[in-house]
Amino acid sequence: MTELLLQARDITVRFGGLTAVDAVSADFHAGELVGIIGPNGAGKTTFFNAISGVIAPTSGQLLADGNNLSGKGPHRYAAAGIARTFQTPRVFPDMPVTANIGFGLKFAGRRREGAWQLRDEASILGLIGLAAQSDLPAGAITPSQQRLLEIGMALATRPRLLLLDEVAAGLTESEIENMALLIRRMRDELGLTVVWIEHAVTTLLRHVERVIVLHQGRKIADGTPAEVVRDAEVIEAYLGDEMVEAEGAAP
Ligand SMILES: Nc1ncnc2c1ncn2[C@@H]1O[C@H](COP(=O)(O)OP(=O)(O)OP(=O)(O)O)[C@@H](O)[C@H]1O
Repeated sequence: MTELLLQARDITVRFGGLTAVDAVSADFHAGELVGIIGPNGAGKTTFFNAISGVIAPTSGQLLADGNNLSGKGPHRYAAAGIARTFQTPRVFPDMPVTANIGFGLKFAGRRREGAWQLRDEASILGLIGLAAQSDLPAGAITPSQQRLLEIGMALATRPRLLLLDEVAAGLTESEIENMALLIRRMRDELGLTVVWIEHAVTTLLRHVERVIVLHQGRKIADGTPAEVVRDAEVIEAYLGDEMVEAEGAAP
């Protein structure tokens, strides 16, 4: 078994009377490419927020290298090598694209390890395909390029675990395919563990080797795409007609 990077144990998040994430446990190992799917409001983003330090879970533990990170500040998550993107990209619009990456590199601070492909602004811009836009203000590039830039900013912190929240939303078919290829490269060439939330289920199932399904805050399935699309509870709760199409696409 490969190295266990992050262990979520019974993560629960409540907002008043609403349980958005309900005792979700999941292990993430080095080099895994894992998808998270589920209907609107299933708790996907809230689970990400809880495992990236954006919010503190109501209860549960988050173990990285044996340390419990839950309730700790965001810098502790960064120090543990966890980076993420947001549904709405958070870039510095008035700063040049290259300076946005530079900000992430400074933030990496003492985390000097990491793939050589992430050594400086130019290498990261080349990897994400934004070399030609490097001097433009980040606010002047297209929304899909801003999604790539946000991934670049996350990569600049030299993470071991990258959490991607709907990075394909709003992209064209060919942009989605390119995004999926970039995600594969980040795992294959940089050795990152990638956890990817996406509504474009058929694309996601074609590229990940493991998928977690959330429904009403609960984890209802965790397995290979082929296993998950045949799971009776998943079909009932979520996939329905989409399953037939996805099943054809699953490895
Ligand atoms: N800050 C908040 N305050 C109160 N309720 C919230 C908050 N954030 C999320 N929720 C609620 O928690 C539930 C889970 O939301 P969440 O955004 O995590 O779902 P999701 O699976 O990511 O959905 P989507 O696919 O639409 O992005 C929803 O009912 C949502 O309305």
